[in-house]
Amino acid sequence: MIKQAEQFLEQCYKELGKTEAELRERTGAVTKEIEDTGSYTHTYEELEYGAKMAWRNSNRCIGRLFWNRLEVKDQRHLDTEEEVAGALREHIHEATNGGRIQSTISIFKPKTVAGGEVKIWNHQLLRYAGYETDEGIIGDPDSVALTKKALDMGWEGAGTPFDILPHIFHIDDREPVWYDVPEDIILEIPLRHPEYEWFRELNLRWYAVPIISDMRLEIGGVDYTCAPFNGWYMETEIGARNFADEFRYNLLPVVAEKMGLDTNRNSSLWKDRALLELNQAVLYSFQQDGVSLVDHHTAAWQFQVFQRNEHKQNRQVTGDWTWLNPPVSPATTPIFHQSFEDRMDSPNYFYQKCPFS
Ligand code: HEM
Ligand SMILES: N/C(=N/c1cccc(CO[C@@H]2CCNC2)c1)c1cccs1
Repeated sequence: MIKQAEQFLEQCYKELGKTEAELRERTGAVTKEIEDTGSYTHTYEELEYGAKMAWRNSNRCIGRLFWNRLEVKDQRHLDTEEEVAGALREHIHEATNGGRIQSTISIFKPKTVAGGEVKIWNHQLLRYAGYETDEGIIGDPDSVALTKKALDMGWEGAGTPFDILPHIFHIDDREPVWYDVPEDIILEIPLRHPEYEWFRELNLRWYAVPIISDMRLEIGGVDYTCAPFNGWYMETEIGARNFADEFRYNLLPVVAEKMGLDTNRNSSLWKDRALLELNQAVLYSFQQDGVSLVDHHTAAWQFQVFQRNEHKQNRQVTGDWTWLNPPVSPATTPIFHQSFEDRMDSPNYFYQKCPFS
């Protein structure tokens, strides 16, 4: 850990324009703390900048242009389930910001011998339940396992395709707890289409803010296993994946039928036409309701600006080409025509073992 801490402090203090003396003094203190206690405590400034560096290093993220504008909420002092549940609600409310979404991360106590580690079971703080029934799955198939856990713990879902799951988490090795998400902090957008009046009859909706709550933030050798973070959506995530994947809401056949397309022939490109109208509906609905969202062309252009900025700072932009390309019309973006080194630098966000199942 000492090596990782030294490397982080060196890069962080250099980028923050601190003196050699400040770096030497801090490195000495951190080394001593690690020798005495097995870990060390980041200053708020180190925590804030480390979380931003981790975003800047996220190879699969097309939205990295705004890496230096991240609201970092330091929740390392919270100890009880009630306090944690309150902080999760506060994150949702502050990040939503009435539709002008603010990129925010809440950082809870890291994994250390002192204990107090929080583990959130939800993939995202806002996500729909998935119910397995004899007639098939109602809601989000991706949520079936967690929904079963919630029902086993006493949660009662309304049984609609759009029931927001409760927050489920455990602290150290204590029993997991669940807390319903208050409706008044959940911003959702009902889907409609600029031309097709019938679209609203599909009764589709989606939540405004994607808040990833199951990844580990690593900064200088310290593991923040509970650090939920949000940005805003790129429309294709909802329109081309959540609603379009056969193993998610599988809506292409429904939309194509309503459009009167010939769904018996691949060569009619019915899937492609339905896909575009689904993404058009997402863009239109979010824009009508004044909720932050970016289209995949603008996002790709912003990523270009990010690359130019990083080049000016003599930093290499690493990336995962397979994820950086949007799932709709990828070759119409500059990303498709480039290649990227997929090296995982630290600080960064990592997957971690599923805490249930
Ligand atoms: C501000 C607007 C943002 C946009 C539009 C955006 C867009 C995206 C998109 C489209 C993906 C691919 C997701 C998928 O295909 O399922 C992604 C991945 C990712 N983003 Fe961003 N992002 C934003 C902000 C952020 C922030 C604030 C963070 C963290 C502080 C972040 C960290 C990541 C990470 C770690 C991944 C990879 C997730 C994985 O490997 O499963 N992004 N982003
Ligand atoms: N727009 C976003 N999209 C995502 C960013 C990271 C992850 C995900 C969802 O990843 C899932 C896991 C694998 N595919 C879907 C979506 C953001 C979420 C939080 C900050 S920005």
